[in-house]
Amino acid sequence: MAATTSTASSNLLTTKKNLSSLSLTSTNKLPTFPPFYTSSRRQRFIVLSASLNSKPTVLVAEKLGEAGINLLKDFANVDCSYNLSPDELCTKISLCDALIVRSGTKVSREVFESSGGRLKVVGRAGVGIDNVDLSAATEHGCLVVNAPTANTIAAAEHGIALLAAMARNVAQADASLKAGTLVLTIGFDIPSRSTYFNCFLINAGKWQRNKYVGVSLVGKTLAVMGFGKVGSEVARRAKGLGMHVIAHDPYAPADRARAIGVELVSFDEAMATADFISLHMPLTPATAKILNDETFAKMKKGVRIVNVARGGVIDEDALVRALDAGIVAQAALDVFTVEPPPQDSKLVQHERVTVTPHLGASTVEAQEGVAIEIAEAVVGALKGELASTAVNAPMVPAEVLTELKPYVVLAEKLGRLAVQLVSGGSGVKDVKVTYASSRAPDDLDTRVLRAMITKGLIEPISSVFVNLVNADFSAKQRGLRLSEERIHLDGSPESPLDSIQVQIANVESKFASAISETGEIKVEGRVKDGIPHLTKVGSFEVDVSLEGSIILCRQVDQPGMIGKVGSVLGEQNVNVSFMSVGRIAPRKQAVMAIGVDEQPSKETLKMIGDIPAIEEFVFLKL
Ligand SMILES: NC(=O)c1ccc[n+]([C@@H]2O[C@H](COP(=O)([O-])OP(=O)(O)OC[C@H]3O[C@@H](n4cnc5c(N)ncnc54)[C@H](O)[C@@H]3O)[C@@H](O)[C@H]2O)c1
Ligand SMILES: O=C(O)[C@H](O)COP(=O)(O)O
Repeated sequence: MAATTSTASSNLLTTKKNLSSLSLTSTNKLPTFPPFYTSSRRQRFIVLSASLNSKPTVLVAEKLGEAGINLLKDFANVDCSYNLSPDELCTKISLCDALIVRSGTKVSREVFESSGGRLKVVGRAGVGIDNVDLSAATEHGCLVVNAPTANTIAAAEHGIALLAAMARNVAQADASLKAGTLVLTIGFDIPSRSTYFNCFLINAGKWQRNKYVGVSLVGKTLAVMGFGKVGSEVARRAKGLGMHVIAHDPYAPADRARAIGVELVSFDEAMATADFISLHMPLTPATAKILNDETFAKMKKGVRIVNVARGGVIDEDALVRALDAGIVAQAALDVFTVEPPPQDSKLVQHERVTVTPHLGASTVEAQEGVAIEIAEAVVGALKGELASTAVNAPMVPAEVLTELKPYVVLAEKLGRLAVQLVSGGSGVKDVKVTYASSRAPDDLDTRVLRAMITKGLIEPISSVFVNLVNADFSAKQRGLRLSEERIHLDGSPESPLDSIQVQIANVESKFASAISETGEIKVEGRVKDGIPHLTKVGSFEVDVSLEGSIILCRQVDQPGMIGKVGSVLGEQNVNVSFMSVGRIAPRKQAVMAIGVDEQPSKETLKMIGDIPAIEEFVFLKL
């Protein structure tokens, strides 16, 4: 009996039936996926940690609070380089494991491409991640984390400051009172033959009490657009000012709004009834230019608008038109489509517009908080912890992850086993995963398990390293469809899962016995005493712990088979960790699963294949 060697995963297998077509040196092609993106990046699942023998390097590209810098320095080399041009950033990034930015730095696709795979985490020291190309980050397996809470109050307070300042013309009146014309004259005194200067203040600052009569806030209707963290804090404060507050947010729970006395309304109702509109939604394709000519036309004449969210949610040209047409009486803006806006921007220069240079998060307290929040998230991610503020990966609470830990290992190993059972050239496209559990569906988060099965399926046959960030993307790139099903079991929901089953449809197998009655490659596993076990291959029940590697043999069920295989392995100094035999019926066919600590040599495997009752066998690396 001869065996073939698989170069990519060092699989060895032999099939008695087509013995003549196999040779020890031939390369057994592994299953192929449709054309896919390859990468030389070496990233481990969840563990995004940098090389063990050197400190990681963190590039801080915008000013960050001292406390955050100090936290970073305890763990990493910190390079604070501000005001880098896009080219300079792309050059530097290949030397960095992490990058920290605020809203002023574009983290474009080029940045990820230039990193050569070294960049593992981007920390956004603030909320909005619209300056980070999230798709590119995900495709490159780079985690993006933000600091979503530390500047909420600062932004809400700035919103209220702008609301009140606008209503009472504070900025305009201040500028007017300070404004004056200074005239400087230079003369020459002939008798003394000396030059002299005179300075006159003509047209002194104006005391314009009638011009700057404002409007009151009390009793007015404020529409908060986006009832998230900042929006709800603005609402709370506006209620304190005696305003009638309504909110529009398609995703906000009504009871949270009700709890602070705010009514959730439709977009059109908010537009039609508000005296003041305050914007607090993120900039997304759905919210871009959400205030435009059409929506301004729906507003009450004389409406006043505050924007501390993102400039792009307003069509700025349309706002100028609405101001000029008197639909919008005033606007107060902290954010702009392009920052800084052009100097001749009609909007910025408009007399009835109050502007600040994106100061929402700029308080001493918020910046210290943001710096600490982002430094902790970045250090945690570099250490391999799951970030609770991950933007492009599932956020799994630490306690859930601890509970799922052995199942995470089981999931990856089942994926690895299943894909190694596929015959070369078969093309893996349809994978079905079945979770059997006594837990209610919403009490079992399978996202991490799915990512690990995907990792197990892809890594043995490609150079791509799959992690929690890029698992779904990597599967999609390869045309791999992974469907999930849950079987609800009666019983105690104490452990999260009873078993995980991985089936690959429409493929042939190197090990015919792995094909189930329904025609798919099927492997099933369970966690026993915290250790993942393989419990089913095709229709055969086995029980072998998933440690080391596995030899699967199909043989005629007869006495002495375990001894024969065991002694071959023993003679060749291969330590057997576990053996289990599953059979359909006595003296018929049986599948033997043998756990081995070392990889047997080709000769050893050939000797196993030469045992007369062995019909087929496969060596699988875990
Ligand atoms: N100016 C600043 O310095 C500053 C500071 C902090 C936050 N921000 C910005 O403020 C915005 C809100 O921040 P946050 O922390 O409250 O975010 P958040 O995610 O807590 O809240 C955003 C809310 O907007 C809602 N939303 C999404 N799409 C919507 C739509 N089409 N219509 C209405 N609502 C929609 C979401 O459901 C969510 O409740 C973000 O754009 C953020 O970048 C600016
Ligand atoms: O999204 C945010 O957190 C704010 O816009 C603050 O941005 P900044 O960090 O650039 O001040």
